[in-house]
Amino acid sequence: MTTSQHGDERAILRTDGLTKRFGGLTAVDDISFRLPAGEIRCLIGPNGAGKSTFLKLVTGTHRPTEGTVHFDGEDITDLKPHVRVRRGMSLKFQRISTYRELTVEQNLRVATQRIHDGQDATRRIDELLDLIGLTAEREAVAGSLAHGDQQWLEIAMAMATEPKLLLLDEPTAGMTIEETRETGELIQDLVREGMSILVVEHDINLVRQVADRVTVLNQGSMLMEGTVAEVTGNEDVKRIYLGKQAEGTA
Ligand SMILES: Nc1ncnc2c1ncn2[C@@H]1O[C@H](COP(=O)(O)OP(=O)(O)OP(=O)(O)O)[C@@H](O)[C@H]1O
Repeated sequence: MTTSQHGDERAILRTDGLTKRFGGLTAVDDISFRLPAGEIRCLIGPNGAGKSTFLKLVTGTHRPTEGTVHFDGEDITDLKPHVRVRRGMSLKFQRISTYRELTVEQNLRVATQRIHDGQDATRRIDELLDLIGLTAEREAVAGSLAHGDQQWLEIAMAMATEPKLLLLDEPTAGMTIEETRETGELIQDLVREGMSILVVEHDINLVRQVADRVTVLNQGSMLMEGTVAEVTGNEDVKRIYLGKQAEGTA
């Protein structure tokens, strides 16, 4: 089945009927999803809604029970995670996984190794340091950085391969309000670099700051999709997820 048959060839990421069951539990239930190229999409929903499982199906960490994943027009459902990375997909997980004993620059060098060598790598590292505002910390040991800086270093590492699609799983977990706002600015800068971004995020302020559109999951299913205003104004979304958070601010 080709992408053009669906008339949505501009989608960088597309899932059709994507389903994942763990025994009797359906963690992701028949999700048909489209992410147009160049968009920042936030994926929200209560705990256990299936957000992380959805990301893992997209990256290939999990194999779907049913359904397909297309990336940049190609069916990647059967491809292994590292092949998906080579095709231009990159993921930053929630927990920090930088090399704590290595310097900022060494961490980025490890990450760029896969596609760059020599001078190319050095140029890309300089660009990445500039992007995350850590040029002055290039010789600092990663483990000594503030929490926010470590998260940004990891985003930069995910960016090192110049992906077409960046998947972020709660990039602002544990950040201060100011760090969260700066992370939002960083995400907007990344899209200006030509990337498409899918962010799993609990912080509704970050969602408001960056999202072109929002997809809401609940109990494995897609509850709704829309602009931030549409989603935060929706009664079902308020009831199951936003609760008091949305009142007065939506
Ligand atoms: N490997 C697994 N084996 C069995 N059940 C799993 C597995 N991974 C996830 N689940 C279950 O699938 C459901 C969806 O989990 P998932 O982690 O995708 O939700 P989530 O929306 O990311 O939640 P949170 O916001 O808490 O991270 C949950 O009920 C979870 O317990």
